[in-house]
Formats: sequence, structure tokens, C-alpha cells
Amino acid sequence: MKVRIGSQNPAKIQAAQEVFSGYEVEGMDASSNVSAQPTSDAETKKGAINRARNTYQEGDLGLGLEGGVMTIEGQLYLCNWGALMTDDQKILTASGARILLPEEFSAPLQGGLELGDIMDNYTERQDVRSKEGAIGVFTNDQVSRKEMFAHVIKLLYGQWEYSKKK
Ligand SMILES: O=P(O)(O)OP(=O)(O)OP(=O)(O)OC[C@H]1O[C@@H](n2cnc3c(O)ncnc32)[C@H](O)[C@@H]1O
Ligand SMILES: [Mg+2]
Repeated sequence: MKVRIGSQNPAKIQAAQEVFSGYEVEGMDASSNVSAQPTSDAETKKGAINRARNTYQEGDLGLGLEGGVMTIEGQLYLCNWGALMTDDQKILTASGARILLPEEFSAPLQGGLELGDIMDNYTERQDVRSKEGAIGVFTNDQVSRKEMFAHVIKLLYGQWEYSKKK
């Protein structure tokens, strides 16, 4: 049994390798069937589930991780979701950390830019999305994108283990 993860992003793949340490983890392109930049909690969750479904193959596990933004009481937050399709074809879900994003990000997001591109412009660096991520930048590197997704994957892995005990 291997873990098929619907992404080629190293931050996501390394997080999966950390948690599923005894398994082979294979990254691959998978459609999320939502916008490239989800803009609500529900859309981000749906993207994670679709990625898990679209990477799943019988006998293996399908893992989907999705980052998005959402508005709470007029404020823009980063949000994150994960989904695991298990060998008995159940879908487990878990959400990750949310942090406040700068107000000035709202206009470029509404204009169609993805958060990953906005982060590169903002930090004057390249490919922040594959490295520490917005969460690493705005937490002063206390929590990286890999670490945040590893926590989400632990929540999924633990639910899968628990379901096998019952
Ligand atoms: O290749 P995939 O797996 O799609 O990885 P991605 O970096 O594009 O990540 P997502 O599609 O899950 O996230 C949707 C968008 O939000 C951006 N994003 C989400 N969380 C981010 C973070 O912590 N830092 C930078 N960009 C982030 C991301 O780069 C995309 O533009
Ligand atoms: Mg993406």
C-alpha cells in the first residue's frame, strides 16, 4: 500500500513523508475541481476531497491537501484542508491552521491573483508556496507550511488508525 498524494508541491509531499514514514509516498498532478485559488472554507475543503478522490487507486491511499483563503467578519484568513481516501473508500477530513492575512491582499485576490504569487511579490522571493509558505512568513518561521500540513495529515492518519480499531 502506498500513499498517492495529489500534488507535486514539495512542502506537501515532505509533510506526507514525515507522517506516513513507513509508506512509499508518491506525488502526482490531480485536479481539485475547484478554483486554483479557493476563496472559502467550503471550497478549500472540497478541493482537498476532490484531490483525494482523484488520486485514489484501489489498494492505496489517496491524500488531498488544499490551501485557500476565507473571510471571517470582514477579515481575510489563510485556511487549509486535508482529505484522506482510505483503502475501504471512506473519506476522512481535517482542517489546518488559519492565520490573518494582510488587508492589502484582498484586492489582488479579487483581481484573480493566487496567494502564492501575491506572497512572492510581497516577500520579493520566489516560490514561497513550496517553502515556508505564507504561514511561515507571517509566523516568523514558527510554523512552516510543511509543518502545518504535517499536522493536518496526522489528524487524518490518526482518524484512519482509529477507524480500523472499531
Ligand atoms: O501544486 P499545488 O498542490 O496546487 O500547491 P499550491 O502551492 O498551488 O497550493 P494550493 O493549490 O493548495 O493553494 C491554493 C493557492 O493558495 C496559495 N497558498 C495557499 N497556502 C499558501 C501558503 O501558505 N503560502 C503561499 N501560498 C499559499 C497557493 O500557492 C495557491 O496559489
Ligand atoms: Mg495549486
